[in-house]
Amino acid sequence: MASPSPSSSLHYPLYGDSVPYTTPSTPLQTLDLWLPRPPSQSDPDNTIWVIYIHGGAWRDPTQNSKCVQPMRQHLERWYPADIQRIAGMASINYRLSPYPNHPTLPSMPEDPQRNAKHPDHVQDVYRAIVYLKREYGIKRWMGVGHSCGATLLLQYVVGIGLTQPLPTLPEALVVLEGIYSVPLLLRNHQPPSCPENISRIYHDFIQGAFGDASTYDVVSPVSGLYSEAVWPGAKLLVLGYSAEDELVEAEQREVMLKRLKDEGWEKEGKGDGKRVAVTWDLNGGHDEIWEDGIQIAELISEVVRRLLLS
Ligand SMILES: N[C@@H](CC(=O)c1ccccc1NC=O)C(=O)O
Repeated sequence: MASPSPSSSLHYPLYGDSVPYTTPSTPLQTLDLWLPRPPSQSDPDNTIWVIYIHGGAWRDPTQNSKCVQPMRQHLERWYPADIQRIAGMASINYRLSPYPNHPTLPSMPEDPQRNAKHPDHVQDVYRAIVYLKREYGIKRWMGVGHSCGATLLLQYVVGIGLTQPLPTLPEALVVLEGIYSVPLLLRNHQPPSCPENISRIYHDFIQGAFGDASTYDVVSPVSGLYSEAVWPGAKLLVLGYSAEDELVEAEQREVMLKRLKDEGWEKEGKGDGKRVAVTWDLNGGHDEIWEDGIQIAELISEVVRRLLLS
């Protein structure tokens, strides 16, 4: 009997842990991969890639690519039919901004992994997507982002912080508990309605991620252009938000939705299935959404079905 070729000896689903997307590689310029079957067996026209971006205020070392694990386990357990429609999943790490006062994992001033500043984060996302396109030929994909991961996905599609042409654009985005206007986030977390010490935390992480206040408008996703010309092929944007979110206020989703409407996006039920923006109400606290992951699994299943039926 012929011995198996190296590729046939791989077991699927295949998990790739901390795969570098840059040369030379660095610890945070990595992604986790999950391939339900050999890529050659996923029809590029009829399967969807899922690209996930974690949150953590651009700086939290305890949030990373592994944040997708609960969601992925729910998908495998409860949505096996939708796994057939998924070509693969990639969960992206990116360099973080300083967090010198983190209680257990403080950043050190000389650590390039933990001293990133905009546009480093979105450029890392860009590099990861370039890598995925080159290595896996990703064609049809949806993005899922939580909190600042939602911010990063929207920055990517409208090119905030990017000067190079994009390798590929998604057909859909699912943005969860996202920050879409930095000035609004800071205004909504100001004394007297917000305690001084909490307000300071918001200022600290925003300054750590973006520096000078003069940039906060232009870096915000609400400042982007969401026209057909900027994002051809856009079909669906799902804005997920939980009224129990204790960290990001509801108004963030409202201003983002308004921006999309102003740019000609339609509500569910209208339009021809292109450039539809819908809201999706979630349950649970800010981080419970990904810590539990069932609602994200449900959303991915919904969106993948819609994309393949349209
Ligand atoms: N766990 C984070 C805080 C955090 O993630 C956060 C806090 C307020 C508003 C949004 C947040 N996350 C967004 O990605 C930290 O320790 O900085």
